[in-house]
Amino acid sequence: MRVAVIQLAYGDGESVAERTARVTELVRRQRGHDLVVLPELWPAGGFDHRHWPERAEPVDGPIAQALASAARDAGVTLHGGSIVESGQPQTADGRGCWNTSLVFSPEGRLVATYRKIHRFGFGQGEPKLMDPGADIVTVDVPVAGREPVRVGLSTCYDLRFPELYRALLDRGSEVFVIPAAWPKPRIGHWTLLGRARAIEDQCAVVQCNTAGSHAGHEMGGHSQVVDASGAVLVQAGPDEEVLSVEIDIPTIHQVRTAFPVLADRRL
Ligand SMILES: O=C(O)CCC(=O)C(=O)O
Repeated sequence: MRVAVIQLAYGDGESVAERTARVTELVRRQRGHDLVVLPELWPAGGFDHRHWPERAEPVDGPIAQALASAARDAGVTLHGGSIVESGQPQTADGRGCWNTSLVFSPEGRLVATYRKIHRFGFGQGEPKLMDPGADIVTVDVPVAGREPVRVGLSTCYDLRFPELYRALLDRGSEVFVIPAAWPKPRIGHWTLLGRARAIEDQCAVVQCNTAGSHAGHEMGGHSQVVDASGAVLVQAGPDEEVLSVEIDIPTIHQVRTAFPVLADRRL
């Protein structure tokens, strides 16, 4: 499976419209990949809490439509990162707002949505403004010349909760995709935990972080793709960068057969 990871850098001076035009152009340039991945909350700004309410939109809103058409033009499965989703609150005290990842097929159809389960911010930002997701989501990504690859979805802070990845593994995931707006001061956790999830679940891991500085926070970059034995196949630096890498899917299953640790689980 050929994967492109678009590690975007953005600052406060770029409007959502300008950023969307730039991002969709970058996606269109990734023709030939099976899967293209964007970072968490790139349209609204990962830490730009102040602007989230006015930038919230439904999963068929203008950002989704722009991403759908870019996926179709490039002929790729597009993990469009996440948006601030607005919708009907699902509980009496619900906010009707989620951090929602969108996945589009190469035909431009919305084939999966994932609402971030673990909200980051310790009482500010996400826990204050957003509702948590409740569903574990996988999506089957078509790959030329072989059966589809099962991809498990999660977002940023979710990376710190290994039980989510076990649940994704138990639903057949072969690859985990993790868009993020992970800050620079804890970037060592980001790279290490990505490798940890790969090793403990024997899955390949695709991590797409944000770069640049916005809303007073410096993002850490260092997007990476890790194989199912924990080796880093490719890693970005601190700035905007597009990674392109081949994940060998049969190798994932060879790793599981050669070192069958998952068969020794005792719960
Ligand atoms: O867990 C962390 O250190 C960062 C998480 C984060 O920034 C997020 O989930 O948006």
